[in-house]
Amino acid sequence: MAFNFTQLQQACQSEWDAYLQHDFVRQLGDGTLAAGAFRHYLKQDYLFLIQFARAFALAAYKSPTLEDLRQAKAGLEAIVDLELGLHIQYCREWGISEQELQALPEARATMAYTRYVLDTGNRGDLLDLHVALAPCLVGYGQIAQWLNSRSETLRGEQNPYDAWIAMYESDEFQSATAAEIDWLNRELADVSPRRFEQLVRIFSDATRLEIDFWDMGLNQRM
Ligand SMILES: Cc1ncc(C[n+]2csc(CCO)c2C)c(N)n1
Repeated sequence: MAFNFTQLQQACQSEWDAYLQHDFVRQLGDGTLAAGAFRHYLKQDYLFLIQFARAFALAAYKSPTLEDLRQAKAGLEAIVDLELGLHIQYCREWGISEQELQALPEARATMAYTRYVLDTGNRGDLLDLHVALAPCLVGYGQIAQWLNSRSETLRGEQNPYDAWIAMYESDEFQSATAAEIDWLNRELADVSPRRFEQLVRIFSDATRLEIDFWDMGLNQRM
C-alpha cells in the first residue's frame, strides 16, 4: 500500500486545522492582531530560524544520496544567507534591533519545538526529520492560501501584516512547499503501515508544537 502526504495530513486533520486556522492567524489576516503579539512572535521566530538552520545541517548529515545532500545544503544556505538577513531587516521595520535579537532569551515553546525536530532527526532517518519539518515547510504555504480564501482577510495597506502574508503566498515560497510535498510523496510511497503510523505521530507532534508557537505569540509567553 502506497501512502502520501495528503493521508499524513488527514490522519491529523483536527490538529492541522487548529494550526492553520489559529486565532493568531485569523487576527493576522483581518489586521486585528496586537502589535506586541506580532513583535513577540517575530523575535522568537529569529531564534526558531537559527535552530531550523541546524535542522537542515542535520538533514545534510542524514542524507543517503547526493541529491538529498544538495537539497539539504540549499535549505541551509537559503536560511543562513538569505532568510535570516530578511528576517533581521523585517524585525528592524517593526522596531526590533539586531542587538535586541542577539540578546533574546528563548521562549519555552521555541525550545520545545526546535529541539523536538532536532531530536527526531537525530534518532531517526531523513524521512523522520522531513516529517518533523513538514508542518513548518508546508503549513505556512497553506496558511497563506487559507487566509486568501477568507472574506475576513484584509489585503493591502490597511493591514499592517500584509507583507507577512505576501511573503508566504509568493510563487517562490509556494513552489518550495510543492517541492517538499513531492519529496514526501516519493518517500511515503514505499513505507509500511507500521512505519506510516510512526510518521503520523511525528507529524502530529510537530503540528501541536506549531500550535503552541502561535499560542506563545498570541499570549506573549516566555
Ligand atoms: C514557527 C514557524 N514555523 C514555520 C515557519 C516557516 N518557515 C520557517 S523556515 C522555513 C523554510 C525556509 O527555508 C519556513 C517555511 C516560521 N517562520 N516559523
